[in-house]
Amino acid sequence: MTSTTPVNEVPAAIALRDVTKHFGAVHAVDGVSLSVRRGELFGLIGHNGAGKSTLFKMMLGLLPVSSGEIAIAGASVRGRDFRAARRQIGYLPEHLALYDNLSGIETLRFFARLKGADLAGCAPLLERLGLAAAARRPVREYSKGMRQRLGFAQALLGAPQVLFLDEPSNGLDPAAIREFYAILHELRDQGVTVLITSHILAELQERVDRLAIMVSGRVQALGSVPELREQQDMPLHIVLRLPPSALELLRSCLGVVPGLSLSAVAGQPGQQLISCPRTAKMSVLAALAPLGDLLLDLQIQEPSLEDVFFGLRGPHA
Ligand SMILES: Nc1ncnc2c1ncn2[C@@H]1O[C@H](COP(=O)(O)OP(=O)(O)OP(=O)(O)O)[C@@H](O)[C@H]1O
Repeated sequence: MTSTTPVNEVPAAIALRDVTKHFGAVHAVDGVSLSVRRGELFGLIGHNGAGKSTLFKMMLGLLPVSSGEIAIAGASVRGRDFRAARRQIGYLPEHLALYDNLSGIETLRFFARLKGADLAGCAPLLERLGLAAAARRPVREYSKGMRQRLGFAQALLGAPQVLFLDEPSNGLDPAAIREFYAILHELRDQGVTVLITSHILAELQERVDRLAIMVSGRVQALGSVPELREQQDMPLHIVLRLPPSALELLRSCLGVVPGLSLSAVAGQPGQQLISCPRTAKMSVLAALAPLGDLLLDLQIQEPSLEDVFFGLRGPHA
C-alpha cells in the first residue's frame, strides 16, 4: 500500500486521494479527495446521480476505482490487507435484500455467519434496535421501518469501526429517526467513524460533524454546517414584528447599516424581513435599539443546509 500518512500521525479512518470513476463517457466520480477522522459523523449529500453511491461502492471495495487511492482504517482498498480491514467495516446499502421467510433473529444470524461475527451478539443487537419482541416473526410481516432497523442491526454486527450508511433513515418515523441518531452519536463517542448519505437535509443539519456536498462527481463544498454557511457567504435573515406606525422609524434606524435590504413578509402583516451580510449582524441589532418597546419580536434565521445546497447548485439546478 502507498502510505499517505506521516509517521506518528493517526491515519484518517477514511482517506481518498484524487479518486475517479468513469463508466464509458460518464464521469460518475471525478477527482474526489477527502479525509474523515476517526470518530467523526460525516454526511455525504448531493443530487440524484451526483456520484454518492458510486463513491460508497469504491470505498467498500465493491467497485474498482478508475484512478486514485482509497484507504479505509489505514488499509488501501486495492491492497491485500483490505480483506482483513473489511471486518472493521459495517455497511447498510440503500436497498438491502432480505429473505422474507426468515425471522429477524435468523436474518441477523445469517449475516453474522457471512461476516464471521459472533452469533451471541445478534439478540442484544435486536434488543438495542427495538426489535426484540419481533425477533421470531418472519421478515415478511415487518413494516418498512422495522426492515430498516434490521438492516441497521446487520451493519452493526461485529462492532465495526467504520460505518457506511446509505439513506439509512428511509422509512423510519420521527421517533425512530431520533433513536437512530442517538445510537449513531453513542457510537461516534466510542470512536466509530460514520459516513452517511441522506436526501433529507434538515435531518442531517443538526446531527453531522461535517459534510461534503457532491455536484456532478466532484466535492463542491466541504465543512461543518456553520463553515459551509461562511464559505458560501449566505446572507442572514432577521424577522421583526412591529406595528405599522413604527415602520418609518425602522427604516431610518437601518439606514446607517450598509448592504442590507428590508421587505415585508408576505402573508404576515406586521412582519418585516431584513437580509444582511452575516458580518453585519451586530450592527443591525445595535441599530434597532432606538425602536425600544415598539419591537414586539425578533428572530434571527440562519440559512439552512438546504439553503446552502441550493445556493451552491443554483435555483434551477
Ligand atoms: N454501473 C453503471 N454503469 C453506468 N453508469 C453508471 C453506473 N453506476 C452509476 N452510473 C452513473 O454514474 C452517475 C452517478 O451515479 P450514482 O448512483 O453514484 O449517483 P448517486 O449520487 O448515488 O444518486 P442517487 O442520489 O440517485 O442515489 C450517474 O450518472 C449514473 O447513471
